[in-house]
Amino acid sequence: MALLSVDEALARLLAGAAPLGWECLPVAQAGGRVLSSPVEAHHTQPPFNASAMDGYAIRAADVAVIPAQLKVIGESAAGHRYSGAVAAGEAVRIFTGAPVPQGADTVLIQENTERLADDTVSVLQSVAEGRNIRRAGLDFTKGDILLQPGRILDPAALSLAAAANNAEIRVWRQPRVAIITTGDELVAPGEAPGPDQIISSNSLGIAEIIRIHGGEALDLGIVGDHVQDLDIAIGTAIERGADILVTSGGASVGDHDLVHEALTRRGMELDFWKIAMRPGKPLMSGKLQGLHDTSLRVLGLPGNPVSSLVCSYLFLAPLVSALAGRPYRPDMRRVHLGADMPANDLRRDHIRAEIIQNENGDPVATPLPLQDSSMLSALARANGLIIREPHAEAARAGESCEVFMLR
Ligand SMILES: Nc1nc2c(c(=O)[nH]1)N[C@H]1C(S)=C(S)[C@@H](COP(=O)(O)OP(=O)(O)OC[C@H]3O[C@@H](n4cnc5c(N)ncnc54)[C@H](O)[C@@H]3O)O[C@H]1N2
Ligand code: MOO
Repeated sequence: MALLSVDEALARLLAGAAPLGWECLPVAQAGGRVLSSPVEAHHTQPPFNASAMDGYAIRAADVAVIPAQLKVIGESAAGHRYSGAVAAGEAVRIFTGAPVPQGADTVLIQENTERLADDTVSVLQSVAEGRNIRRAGLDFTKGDILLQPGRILDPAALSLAAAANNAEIRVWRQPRVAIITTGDELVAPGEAPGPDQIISSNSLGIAEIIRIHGGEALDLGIVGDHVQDLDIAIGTAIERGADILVTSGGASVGDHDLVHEALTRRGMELDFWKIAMRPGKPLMSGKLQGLHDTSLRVLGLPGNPVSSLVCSYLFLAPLVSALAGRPYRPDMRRVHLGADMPANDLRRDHIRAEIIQNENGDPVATPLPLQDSSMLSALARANGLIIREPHAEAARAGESCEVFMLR
């Protein structure tokens, strides 16, 4: 049977993947989340004509001829307005952010004045009418729509929502992604591995990809190669309300690769298993019944560390993004090949590469010398993956190629 292509597998995985529902969060907890509704201004900013400088609120006509002396009749500070009005020949001492008193049309900066006495200021320079005043509503007006749904609450968006007096914000719920790591050979980082054991690393990188793309990772730990234990862990993922279940390892055809069996016993509806991709051929996708009859998407990742992360970049990241309501824009670029490449076989290849600028400033992608799917050192060194389509012809250094940037 022909293996499913990467594009077809991705299209099937993302079919029907939509935001999971909204929740209301205090603005202080909404950073990094995605708006599900527009953000409206509940407040006009600034709410009054405000001074942009420290100086004197005056009438510009009074200082058309300089030097001019004005009578200082009071003070307006931020949070404490001067409640009277400025008449001809008068000034009010004013500070940045303070309301401009009635009658004044201009703020003169204090550097262009000399205070002669408590009640007298000498003006050394004329100023155009209206200078240094921020008109009411300069930034936004009550009722304005300030941010659209789908916007990630980045620092500026978050401060803007707060400035417009939105104490609570409606955001898409974060998809909850349970991760089950399988393998008798695995121990957690920090534990002492037995003679035949290694340190389990996959769930760390997978969880980070989940977080970066707006999901909440729920690491359910390491499970040995026993269907019973896997079944218990799958049950935990369901009970804890996971929207996606990611398994790592045990996806291949060995006698101890039991993930498919455990999921099938739980009633998984398998969509695909094995795709035309390297690394990542044994990728599995299906659906289980989740908590309260919801759908629990299952992504079975291969155990080889590079395979599990490359599959997470290519499949899990867009899936989490879709459920989180976040735009997903992989950084794909066309660059020059830095080495000759042999013809490819039937699996789309994702070759770990360093992409750097050559002396002409052109980006060049050079494959790392070792491509084994166990080698995290090579994946961490790579800043991109050269994509080689199935059956691609041999290519020469200098030809153009497509890369998926990793960082
Ligand atoms: N006869 C065949 N053998 C294999 C095939 C095949 O088609 N026919 N496919 C190979 C490919 S490709 C891959 S990828 C692997 C995937 O197999 P599994 O998903 O069953 O992965 P495991 O056997 O559990 O582990 C593979 C490898 O990775 C290490 N590992 C697993 N989990 C972790 C972890 N959390 N942290 C660090 N390292 C991990 C594990 O110790 C193994 O060395 O199958 C090939 N075989
Ligand atoms: O397709 Mo496997 O993921 O290479 O090692």
